[in-house]
Amino acid sequence: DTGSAAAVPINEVDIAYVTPVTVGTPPQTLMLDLDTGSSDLWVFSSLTPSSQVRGQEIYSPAKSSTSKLLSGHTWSIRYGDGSGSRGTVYTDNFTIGGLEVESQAVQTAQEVSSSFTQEQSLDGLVGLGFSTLNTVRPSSQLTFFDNARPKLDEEVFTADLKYHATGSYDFGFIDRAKYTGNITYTPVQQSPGYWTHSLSGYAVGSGAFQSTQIQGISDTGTTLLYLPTAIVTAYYRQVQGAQNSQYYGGYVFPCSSTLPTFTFGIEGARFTIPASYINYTRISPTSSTCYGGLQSSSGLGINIFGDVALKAAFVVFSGTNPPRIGFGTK
Ligand SMILES: NCc1ccc(-c2ccco2)nc1
Repeated sequence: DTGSAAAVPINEVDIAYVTPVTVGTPPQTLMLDLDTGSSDLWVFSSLTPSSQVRGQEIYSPAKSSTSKLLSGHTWSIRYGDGSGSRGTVYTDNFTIGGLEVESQAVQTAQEVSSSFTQEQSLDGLVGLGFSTLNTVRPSSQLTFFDNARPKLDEEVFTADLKYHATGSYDFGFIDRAKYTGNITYTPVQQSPGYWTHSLSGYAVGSGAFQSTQIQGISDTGTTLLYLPTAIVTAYYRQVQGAQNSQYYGGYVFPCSSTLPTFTFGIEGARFTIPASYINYTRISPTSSTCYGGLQSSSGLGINIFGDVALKAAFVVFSGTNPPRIGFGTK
């Protein structure tokens, strides 16, 4: 089997991407954020206090003839951006892009943090990290990808995220029409559960490529690109008027600045992030100061290759044994 679904940016700066999924019988359609940086599938639900729901679609297990309570099971998750949620668990039929998993663990939120309440076009997350990260207790649950694996034509899913446009996620096949040339693969270290791999180096603008191993996680659920401070300062040294603002919590610069491109390496291959992707957003709607799409990872304890980087490539998440990740030019 295979599946293919849209990845729709939820606002005008691509803060996150959502994908239509269906849960239950008859199907209830929700828009979920497919997140390779976590491994919980959770949804706004009929169990979410109405004070915490603001425009989101909800899953109502009582309206599904195939829902089953996973008795005694709970979950609680906190993300790197400080957002979080917690609740109970049902199993039900779950499909993405025509690919169905029966009896998928669907984690129903009984509490969500304010930033999720405020994001009205995001109805929950589909974790596509390794199932070892799943927070359901007393027994942890499998991700959609792990459940779908046995029926997939190929043990892969791909991400084709786009700048200010709708892209796609495919399951079970690699669409040759979505990239040119070959996919370059590199090993993944699957413990503790992220898609952890290394970049082979980087270049700022037309500068020389610096060959240096940079370990981090490819995370479709993180908006920006977070790299070591030394690399980030070298980048913004090329930007007139750029500064690392304590007030805004990162590098800002005049929106009129000319930004250099940023190139990253995967083994011998090179992928260039256009300057426009790094001119991320105005710090407020009327401001002429802009916030960068490349920021320092020093506070995070890990480098994160988020959407700003991933949307510059066609990315293959390969669940083979051993797992690997591949990047193709598009
Ligand atoms: N990296 C996981 C993740 C995804 C989306 C969010 C989110 C969206 C709106 C508010 O918070 N938070 C964390």
